[in-house]
Amino acid sequence: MGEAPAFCFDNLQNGFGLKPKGLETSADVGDKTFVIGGADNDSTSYIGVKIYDKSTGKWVIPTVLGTKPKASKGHSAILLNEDRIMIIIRGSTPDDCIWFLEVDTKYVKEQRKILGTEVVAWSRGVRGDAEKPVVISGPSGVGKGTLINMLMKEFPSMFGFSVSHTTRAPRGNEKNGVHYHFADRSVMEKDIKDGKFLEFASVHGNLYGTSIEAVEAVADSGKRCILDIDVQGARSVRASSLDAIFIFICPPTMRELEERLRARGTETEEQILKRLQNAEAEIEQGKSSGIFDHILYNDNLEECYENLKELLGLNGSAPTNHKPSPKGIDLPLNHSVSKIDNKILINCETLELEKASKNLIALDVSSLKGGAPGRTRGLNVYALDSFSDGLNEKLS
Ligand SMILES: Nc1ncnc2c1ncn2[C@@H]1O[C@H](COP(=O)(O)OP(=O)(O)OP(=O)(O)O)[C@@H](O)[C@H]1O
Ligand SMILES: Nc1nc2c(ncn2[C@@H]2O[C@H](COP(=O)(O)O)[C@@H](O)[C@H]2O)c(=O)[nH]1
Repeated sequence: MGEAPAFCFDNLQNGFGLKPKGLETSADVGDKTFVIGGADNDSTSYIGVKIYDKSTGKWVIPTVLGTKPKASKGHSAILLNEDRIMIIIRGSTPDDCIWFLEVDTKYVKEQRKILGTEVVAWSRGVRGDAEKPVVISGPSGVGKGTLINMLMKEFPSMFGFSVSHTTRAPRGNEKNGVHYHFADRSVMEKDIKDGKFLEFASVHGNLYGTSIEAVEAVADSGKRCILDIDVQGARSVRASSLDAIFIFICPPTMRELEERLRARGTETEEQILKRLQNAEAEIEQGKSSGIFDHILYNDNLEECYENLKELLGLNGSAPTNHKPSPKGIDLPLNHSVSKIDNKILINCETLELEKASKNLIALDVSSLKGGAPGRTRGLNVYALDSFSDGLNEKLS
């Protein structure tokens, strides 16, 4: 059964003096009306969001998490599953036309509790099934960085490193923005409070954290994201909606771990002792907490690396299963949008497809994965013959 188009144009009064800019759309979820469009509260360059609470009769400006879509020439909004609104943006580039505004997902509910404010979260839609991010944890000195560097060197177009923030001082060879974003504690604490971090933890006396932007930057480059984080961070990511593979790296013995840490020569004696002391609890948790999908022992480096590649489906040196990300969706400025079950139909007035009869695009949203923080994956796109009922050509 078809449904009426699930978007409607706003006829509510503007709250909080937001400047109308382009069309505003709205979607009702429970007692709340989410109004999307106009200028963002902080900047006129991005699409804004405001909420009308029907139970109190008041307007609320929510905390908006994630990268925001740029202000546009208009958009359509379609409510999906009562927890996210799909936004199709007019006149945007093919990689930038599908967005999701999460209004009541697990992540949004968690963040609402943590931040104590109304929260919504943006997540860009990407076609197909980009591969899951990889979380690598293990005690300091076990060889996580070494293994990650080997992967990035062998498969430079496949993996991208999530550059963490830390309050610790840079080591001699470390570059800001490459190895870490070195941050002041007060700035980092404020950003954490503002919901900019996917996870954070106090590790060996310093603050470390993965910003949402760090993960999104890798996703936007079309690469598979690798996170090098401690066990506390891995626990937080496991609880989030970032659908990742979790790998724990174990040392062969504590004595070997100590030797590696000392041989690396980057820590003071006091730091080495602190890291070794923390290692015991980390290894215990790594093995028993149920957070990790796989445990690898890094005794012989080459063997451990081969095992890691096998876990990631990279047998031999050729990246056999690495498919390039599918292209974005080339939408004409003029189109109309409607929803039938799990399909969003976009009727394109000027779409240049090979066959003139194919002027409909269907977005299949039945297998969406991931979401904020990060990208919403699993969006399938089909060209549809306007005179036929079936999905008849998956667009490459
Ligand atoms: N299998 C191995 N055998 C011997 N030495 C190793 C092995 N793997 C890594 N190393 C060495 O151990 C040291 C620590 O490795 P690395 O810096 O990669 O650890 P890490 O887990 O990333 O540590 P941290 O969490 O402190 O960043 C490095 O000097 C590295 O060359
Ligand atoms: N929870 C997080 N832990 C992180 C992050 N980035 C790094 N780490 C972990 O910290 C220790 C120490 O790292 P070092 O560079 O000072 O040796 C190590 O276990 C890393 O895995 C992060 O963003 N979040």
